Amino acid sequence: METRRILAINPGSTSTKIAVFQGDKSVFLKNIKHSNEELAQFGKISEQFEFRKNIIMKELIDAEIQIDLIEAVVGRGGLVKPIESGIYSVNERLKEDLRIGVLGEHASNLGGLIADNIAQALPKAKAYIADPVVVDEMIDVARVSGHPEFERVSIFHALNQKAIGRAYAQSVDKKYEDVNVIVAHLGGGISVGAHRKGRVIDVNNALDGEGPFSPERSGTLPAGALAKLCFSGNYTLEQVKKMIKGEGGLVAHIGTNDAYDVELKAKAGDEKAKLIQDAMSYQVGKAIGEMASVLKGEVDGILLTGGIAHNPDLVNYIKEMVSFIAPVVVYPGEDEMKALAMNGYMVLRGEIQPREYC
Ligand SMILES: Nc1ncnc2c1ncn2[C@@H]1O[C@H](COP(=O)(O)OP(=O)(O)O)[C@@H](O)[C@H]1O
Ligand SMILES: CCCC(=O)OP(=O)(O)O
Repeated sequence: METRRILAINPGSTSTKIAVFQGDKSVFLKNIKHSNEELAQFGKISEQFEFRKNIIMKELIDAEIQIDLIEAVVGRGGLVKPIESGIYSVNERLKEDLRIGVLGEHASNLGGLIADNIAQALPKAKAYIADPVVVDEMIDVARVSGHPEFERVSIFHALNQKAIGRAYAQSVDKKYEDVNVIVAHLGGGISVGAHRKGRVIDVNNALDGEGPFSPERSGTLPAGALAKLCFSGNYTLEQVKKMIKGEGGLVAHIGTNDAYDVELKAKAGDEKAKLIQDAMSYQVGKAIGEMASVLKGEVDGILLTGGIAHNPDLVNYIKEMVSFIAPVVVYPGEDEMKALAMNGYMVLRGEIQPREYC
């Protein structure tokens, strides 16, 4: 039996998730939700470091977890330079790029930094990140936007999309590298990726104004109207950036980043909540259709995952739109905590060498 313990840390836009694994079993699992009001007190993401770290430490202490037994701390990785899928040691260069947020600001920038900070205080633990949000496997043609000033970049829920892709492949007795799937991760951000034989060849930038709108992001906006708004003199750059990320999507329309709250309102007969929930579902369905053409119609399965995949009304709306393409399989929640821990065990067992970020 595996006796070594691994701590997995996953800061998301609407939550901080923590898990302690012993082998493939989680001996502790906690999902702490953060409302938009709670996070509004912080300017930059880096300012949330102490807040999120203190929450994690308090939860571990309250649960009487013997943290000195932990041998690896694996954090969800953030917006560093585009890199290959895999597990990376948290080295000085990685920490520097997580602090800067080379490709922007997102809570996952804190994953590696908090992992490192906690590991440093433990007798035998090392810190890693696995499949960060900047995993980049896009094909060249997908990188080209309609203007050379703007190159498309791969920023998405790489960790969970790949974990769910592998889980689906296993369920049909195939290897992830042998199937074509479309994965829609429906969380604080929404990403829809085309996985061709184990590589995500196209995906919307879930962070920065591409794809479906989400609980706290605008997704694609009409470019001309956006340019006009920017130069109206009524908004600062910071305000416009917040409209796109943090205060877009459900927050802008309904005033909450809690999709469950919107689901309850829609169920109770609130017509606006229903329209906005339907519009979010509609945009996801449309994005799945796009990715089906990226895969030239050769789609083994459409996989819906993330917290919002718990919502049956939203799932049914999407199913009605896309079931003609391929079977739809729903994986509510995410497999990120296990994916982080299993990557850690592969390193501890010497099955893989952690990559060096440079
Ligand atoms: N049981 C549920 N039913 C409907 N929505 C849910 C449920 N559980 C979580 N959600 C919604 O999922 C979203 C968060 O998804 P999650 O994948 O945890 O995101 P993140 O990691 O980005 O914080 C929130 O808007 C939350 O309200
Ligand atoms: C940065 C892309 C991944 C993402 O949007 O994650 P959350 O849904 O956790 O914010």
